[in-house]
Amino acid sequence: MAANSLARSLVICCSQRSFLYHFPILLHSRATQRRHPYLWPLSLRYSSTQFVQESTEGDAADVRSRLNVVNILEERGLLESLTSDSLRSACSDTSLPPLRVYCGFDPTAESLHLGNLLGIIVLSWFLRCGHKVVALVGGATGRVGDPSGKSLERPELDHLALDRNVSGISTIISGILGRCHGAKCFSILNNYDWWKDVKLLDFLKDVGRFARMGVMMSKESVRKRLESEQGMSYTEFTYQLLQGYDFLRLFRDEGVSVQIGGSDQWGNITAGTDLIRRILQAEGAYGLTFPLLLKSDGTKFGKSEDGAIWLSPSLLSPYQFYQYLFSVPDSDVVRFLKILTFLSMAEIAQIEKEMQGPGYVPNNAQRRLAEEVTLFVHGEAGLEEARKATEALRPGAETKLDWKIIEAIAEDVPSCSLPYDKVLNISLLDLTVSTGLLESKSAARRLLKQGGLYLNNCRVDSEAKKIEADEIVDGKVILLSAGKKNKMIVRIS
Ligand SMILES: Nc1ncnc2c1ncn2[C@@H]1O[C@H](COP(=O)(O)OP(=O)(O)OP(=O)(O)O)[C@@H](O)[C@H]1O
Ligand SMILES: N[C@@H](Cc1ccc(O)cc1)C(=O)O
Repeated sequence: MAANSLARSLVICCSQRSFLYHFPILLHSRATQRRHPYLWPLSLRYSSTQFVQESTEGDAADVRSRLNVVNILEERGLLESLTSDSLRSACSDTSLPPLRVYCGFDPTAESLHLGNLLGIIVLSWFLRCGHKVVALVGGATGRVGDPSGKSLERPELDHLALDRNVSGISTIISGILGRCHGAKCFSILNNYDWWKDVKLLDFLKDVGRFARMGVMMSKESVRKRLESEQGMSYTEFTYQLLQGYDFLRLFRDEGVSVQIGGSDQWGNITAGTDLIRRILQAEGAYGLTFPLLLKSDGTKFGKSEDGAIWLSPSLLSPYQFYQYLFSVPDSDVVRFLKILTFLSMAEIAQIEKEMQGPGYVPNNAQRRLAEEVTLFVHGEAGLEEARKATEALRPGAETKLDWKIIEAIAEDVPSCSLPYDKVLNISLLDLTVSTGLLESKSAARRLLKQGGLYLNNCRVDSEAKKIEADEIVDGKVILLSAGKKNKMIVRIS
């Protein structure tokens, strides 16, 4: 199935009406839209089938349990800026229906990364507080390239890569949110579905006319680039209007009144609230940004930056993902627990207190962080895989190994390849030398006598030990260990 259509089928499809067709409706309904969009009758609010229509009963339950999501985000260090403080009261006003909130992700890579996870976490907080969410994949904006935070123009992606990336990102978002909240609580849209029908002349007339050059030029993403040697293309300059129009469209047609994003998205988000005010003459559209998650060198975690901590298990195994979080420094772990997990603040305060106490087991806080975040991103099965692989690498572990576990740890352990006949029926002592694990057979013999030689995590105590067929895990691989830390994966070539 083509990736775009896969993404579309993950979504319950969006309205196919053309850009032009929207405007008569838009002008006609201005008076209505000056009021809060939730005052529209249901049929107007949901012009397509993207949202499961809320039953009155469901709404009542939401209303009873609505916590103030903005205050929660602020308390946890997930709030950078708000376009208006009145979002605080709007989000907990139980006389209004739940808010609809969106966050966009451009398909600049096949996977999202740990920095992008913040957007999914903030969406999840909105869901936990009884609101509705939309994740938008930028099939159209990805063709243009967001200049925010970039010193150079992005390379153009071909259609195949874009389709693959749209599909990969949609799968990740629907996996995480679906597992936590159920498939009906959110939708995933692709902005290419409306941009593909937009005609340049209509765009200039209906949107461009309302965008002020002074305001556009003053955005940080534009100013910085104009000062640079390379300058900025007209294409990239228009990016803020594309994102701004997305917000307008979602506000007008889907009742989405809040856009969230990392702090680098402020200029694009306010482009949307400005367009909504000017074109629709409507108030009640809000922007909320969260701080960027930075690496220890102060640079942003990014898709197109080096060393991304990918969320896709095919780019980074759940084990490696877990290990990354397991090794964050003590100075970061409490902040990360607040930002990246849903543990209560009281529980995090308790963990912090324990860290300072005398009987604290080192890395306990990191283990909790790694478990919570791996569970959120990779589910029970992913966490189990990460735990088993971690256990398999623990010095002296007796975990029964399987092919998946060995693959998971393969990045962290030296490996070599040998043909089947150079492994089967070969003496273990000889193998430790031929694979380079130990320097000599006498060193291997000494270690064996001390009880420090392991085959697939099982201690070996006979010098005559030879490798048997059923010890070659899944016919593909064996794990040799010399002492507690020195390991070697032998792949059958
Ligand atoms: N390190 C980060 N911390 C918090 N949010 C981030 C981080 N990186 C990206 N985001 C947010 O994720 C959303 C999607 O961003 P985007 O698709 O541009 O990802 P990106 O990693 O910045 O990609 P690229 O590196 O190609 O610019 C935006 O709201 C953006 O602010
Ligand atoms: N500009 C955002 C992605 C995005 C795209 C379209 C939108 O409507 C919103 C957000 C980013 O690159 O991070």
